[in-house]
Amino acid sequence: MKSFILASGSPRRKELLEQAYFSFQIQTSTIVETVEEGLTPKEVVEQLALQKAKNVWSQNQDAVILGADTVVAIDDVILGKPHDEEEAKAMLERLSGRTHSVYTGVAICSPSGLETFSEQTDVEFYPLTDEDIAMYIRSREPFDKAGGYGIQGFGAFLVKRIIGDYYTVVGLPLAKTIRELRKIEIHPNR
Ligand SMILES: Cc1cn([C@H]2C[C@H](O)[C@@H](COP(=O)(O)OP(=O)(O)OP(=O)(O)O)O2)c(=O)[nH]c1=O
Repeated sequence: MKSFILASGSPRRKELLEQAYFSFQIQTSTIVETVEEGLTPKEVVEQLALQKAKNVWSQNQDAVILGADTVVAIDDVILGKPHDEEEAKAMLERLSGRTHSVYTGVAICSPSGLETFSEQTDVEFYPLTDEDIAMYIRSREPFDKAGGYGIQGFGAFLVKRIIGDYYTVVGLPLAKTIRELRKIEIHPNR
């Protein structure tokens, strides 16, 4: 059986692959996340996912490696993870009462080749009061998440509706990922 490695330190991605009954190991990539200027969000997440997968693949060339990257896009601006409270507040204020897009790119390196894809999910936020934002920042939830929120946690209270795969927002488009893995004979363990 081919060994399957998740090239991600994201606890969400680990939980999602476990939820789908895959057996895998984790090896976090050591790349510094940088991309050139002027790329679309789709290009950014696909490039970063590929960099992460290739980095781990260079040490495990017989294995199947999955890397992923998630960003939030609004007003032609790409939002990664906020570095401090001020940045988290600015992100949440920008997202308040409006619809933004979440992009997750996935790259799968395997002995049979390389597959890269991405999915987009649109998320509409309720209008947020200053108290909503202050309370959410106090929860510390924004800090390790693109756009400064987590739909799967307390951040659920921010979200009015979504269009697209919910799991794209959480960090791994599960339906498409399972379908791609199936093509290279990586199957759930049940
Ligand atoms: C929008 C949103 C993002 N996120 C998370 C998913 C990702 O973990 C994170 C975006 O950061 P990424 O850089 O995509 O991933 P990561 O640094 O957590 O892990 P690695 O690079 O090792 O794979 O934001 C949520 O958990 N919920 C959400 O609702």
